[in-house]
Amino acid sequence: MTLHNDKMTVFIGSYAEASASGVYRYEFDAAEGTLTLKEQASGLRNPTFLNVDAANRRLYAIAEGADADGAKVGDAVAFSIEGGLEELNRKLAITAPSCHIQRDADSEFALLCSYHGGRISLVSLSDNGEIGEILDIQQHEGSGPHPNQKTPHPHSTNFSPDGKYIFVPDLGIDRIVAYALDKENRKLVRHGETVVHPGAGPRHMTFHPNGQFAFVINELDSTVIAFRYDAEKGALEAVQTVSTLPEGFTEANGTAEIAISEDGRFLYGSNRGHDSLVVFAVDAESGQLTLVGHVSTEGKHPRHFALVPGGQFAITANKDTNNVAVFRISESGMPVFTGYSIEISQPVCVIPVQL
Ligand SMILES: O=C1O[C@H](COP(=O)(O)O)[C@@H](O)[C@H](O)[C@H]1O
Repeated sequence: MTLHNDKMTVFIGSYAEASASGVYRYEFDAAEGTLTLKEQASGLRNPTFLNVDAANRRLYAIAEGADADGAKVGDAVAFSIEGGLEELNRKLAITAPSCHIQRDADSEFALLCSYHGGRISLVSLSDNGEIGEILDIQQHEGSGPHPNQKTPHPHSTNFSPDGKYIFVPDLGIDRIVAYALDKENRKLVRHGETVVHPGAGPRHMTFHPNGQFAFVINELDSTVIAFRYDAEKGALEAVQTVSTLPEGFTEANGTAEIAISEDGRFLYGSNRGHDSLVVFAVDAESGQLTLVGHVSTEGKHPRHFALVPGGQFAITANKDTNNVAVFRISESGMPVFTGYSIEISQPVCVIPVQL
């Protein structure tokens, strides 16, 4: 990707009380690798995941709301980002607190995942970017052998490169459940599922830019599974499973985010416990991963990180040390800490965009 200028925007979501700032807009100077706070929004409880629309005009955030009986639910909040951060509307979007939001390529629909409710929800988005009505809710069923797998925990929704299928890693049931988006009838149609090894806890996912492979990070046993992706069938076939931890590391760890470089050469995952990014080289012919190394995230509990468009920087969100750190990506694919880190309360989502 070619950058048109050095100034980019980085949105940050966090765990926060509604009375405090929870969503932040920073300017990222891609020449210096520095972040300057431009704006912050309060009024959202725990906006822990954010998503920007295809035209870079809207920001969507999840937030914890309450229904008429006071039970916790998942609200979705739409902001215009054409000028500053201006809230457009907010609505109940899933009938349990949510952990992830993703819009489709045309920004007509948003999908929310509820870790705690074990379900996903399809919501309409209007032409002016507002959150519309709940169109469909799909409840997952099942459990797994790990203590954190007593119920289903879908953790993210991921569109296939052609936008036809949505893959939902469910941490609670060791399955990646696939849906087709039926745009005409505005609902989700169950398409199939991929079973992973017991106790893995699949969480987040990314596709290789060549569209032939997908990679899933497993929170509970700190592994990544590389899959060959059959776009015709909308099916995944495992080709390799690798650890995200260095040999000999035996302390508690839970992985979180996974991302692939724009050129598809390197795959990155975050380790909460080892507090590192793991880096793998990716073979574009076979999808096989080879460990390149680990680098400290410069803080504790990296629940999220992002590769900055343009391929030169990575930014980590370290929840337990309340900081966001900037790394320059070297030729070998390894992120190198720039020495630049800023303080933010419980950051858990970083979204860099070229507005
Ligand atoms: O990463 C994780 O996410 C889930 C869901 O987050 P929440 O903010 O909706 O609670 C969390 O409960 C789990 O402990 C954690 O590992």
